[in-house]
Amino acid sequence: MKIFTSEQIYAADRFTIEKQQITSDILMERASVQIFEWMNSRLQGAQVKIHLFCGIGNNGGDGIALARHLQEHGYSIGVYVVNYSEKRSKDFLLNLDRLKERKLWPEFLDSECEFPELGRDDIIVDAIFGIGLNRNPDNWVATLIQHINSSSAFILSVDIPSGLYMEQLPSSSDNVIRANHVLSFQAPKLAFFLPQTGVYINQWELLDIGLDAEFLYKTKTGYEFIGKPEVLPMYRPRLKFSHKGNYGHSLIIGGSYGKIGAVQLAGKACLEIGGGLLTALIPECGYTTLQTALPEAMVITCDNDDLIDDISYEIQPTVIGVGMGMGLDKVSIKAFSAFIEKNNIPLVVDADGLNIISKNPKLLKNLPKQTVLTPHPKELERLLGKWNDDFDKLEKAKSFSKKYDCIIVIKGAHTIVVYKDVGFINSTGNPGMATAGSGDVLAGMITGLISQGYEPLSAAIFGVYLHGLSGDLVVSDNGYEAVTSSKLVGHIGKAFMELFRRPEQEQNKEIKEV
Ligand SMILES: NC(=O)C1=CN([C@@H]2O[C@H](COP(=O)(O)OP(=O)(O)OC[C@H]3O[C@@H](n4cnc5c(N)ncnc54)[C@H](O)[C@@H]3O)[C@@H](O)[C@H]2O)[C@@H](O)CC1
Ligand SMILES: Nc1ncnc2c1ncn2[C@@H]1O[C@H](COP(=O)(O)OP(=O)(O)O)[C@@H](O)[C@H]1O
Ligand SMILES: [K+]
Repeated sequence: MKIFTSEQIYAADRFTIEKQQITSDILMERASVQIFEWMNSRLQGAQVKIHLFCGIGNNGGDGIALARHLQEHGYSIGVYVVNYSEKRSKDFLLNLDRLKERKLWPEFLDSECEFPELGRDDIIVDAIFGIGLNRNPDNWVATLIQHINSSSAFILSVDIPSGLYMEQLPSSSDNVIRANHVLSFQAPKLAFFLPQTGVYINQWELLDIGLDAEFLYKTKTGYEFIGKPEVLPMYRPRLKFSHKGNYGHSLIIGGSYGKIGAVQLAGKACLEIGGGLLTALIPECGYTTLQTALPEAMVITCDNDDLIDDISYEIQPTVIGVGMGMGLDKVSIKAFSAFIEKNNIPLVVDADGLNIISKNPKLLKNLPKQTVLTPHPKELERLLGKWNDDFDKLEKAKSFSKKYDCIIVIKGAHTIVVYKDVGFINSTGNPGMATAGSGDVLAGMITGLISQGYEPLSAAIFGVYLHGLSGDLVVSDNGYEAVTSSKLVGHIGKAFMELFRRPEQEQNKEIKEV
């Protein structure tokens, strides 16, 4: 699913209005009817107090139109116009008149007013600012926002929490509504997914207001949200007459004394995701352990007992995953650098591999095209340098990806796979996955997908999705705290099955039809 900028959304509005031969207030009406239906289906007429805070632009207009629907259905409402500017939008005014025709007079709030009292069991509709926010709210509006935030009432934001910009950070957290739920029109907004701005949103949901599908489809965007519909077409089914050679030979290079487990996790994940053959290149000390823990793997060792000190092998791997648990001893740095200089096999670089590259950036030009780099936030900072904020981080990652033709997997909640001009934002995963070794598992999974013939970009996007889905499945059996990396690996198979599971309703329908 595409993620649009505010300019693209305004363009889609204009195009839709023209093509469907409608007036702009029809879109506002669709928006408000959708929100009303969402609320009504949950509230079922309950007489809970609903406070609607409406700005004077189109976001406010949505709120005012919603107030009309709520009133017509007998809900108990209080409507407040947050009068932050004289420049009221046409459709806001139109809907304000419609409200007045029904003898409903909103209360106009300004810097002089006392704010309404808000009960903890009330519902607040936040329609103060939408995607049009272009400067910080005035102090009194910020005070109102804090008043709303401190109410403990349930806050439902229209389109985007008020005070949250589409493409920059708010100057202060006091300026932003903390939404329990956001009903966003047509497509999610980038700010929902970034660590610095996603914190203002508990949950979000999309409402379809009928913007022109073809226009949206054809519009190129800088970000995409990756869910099941996006990854399903990437899946490469296994063929009946295939043999293990069809699924490639992965080489995992890493480990050091006390960190052989990283290679074990990556190797196991590589096989569980369907890789054909696996060889692990590790220091001597891990030989018996790895052969015992992972009998499916072939193991070759360096001469050094404790460290990777030489990367040479006689096999012909399809793909190499390197860096997990390798450490930063100078012998390993030397061996890794020499390896990068001569290697031309597709590569996934993780952990200490990334740290070595950050310290020796000249190695970057030796990476094969579309090498997958899997940094966590600290490793990313070492690679890109400091960034100003999350938006800047993404721009820097895109420039880096273009400069070196590499794929960057920015790990975290909503991992983002960046390749050149596009960031692919993952939808699966949970905080239980913030656990030792979970990144090793991911690197192994991506390696195992490339080994089977997935293009590196698809392997990164699909691998991240399946990794998160495995995590979600672990949570449903164990809760967040008990997620471990071994369990993640153990759920990769179930994640594949979940991918193809049809909703129960659909299955029942078929049974009835038979
Ligand atoms: N295609 C869509 O998604 C549709 C969007 N609609 C709504 O329209 C909203 C966008 O409406 P607008 O463009 O009118 O913008 P907003 O309602 O977000 O803001 C209103 C206006 O206030 C001004 N402003 C911005 N920041 C300010 C500040 N800090 N202090 C004072 N004034 C400020 C701006 O000039 C802005 O146009 C969307 O978020 C959505 O709720 C719907 O009405 C219908 C269709
Ligand atoms: N809060 C979170 N929500 C979702 N996924 C997370 C969260 N925290 C971490 N993860 C995932 O867990 C993995 C952690 O990787 P990393 O930090 O490299 O772990 P390690 O070094 O222990 O292997 C990443 O794939 C990341 O996306
Ligand atoms: K809003």
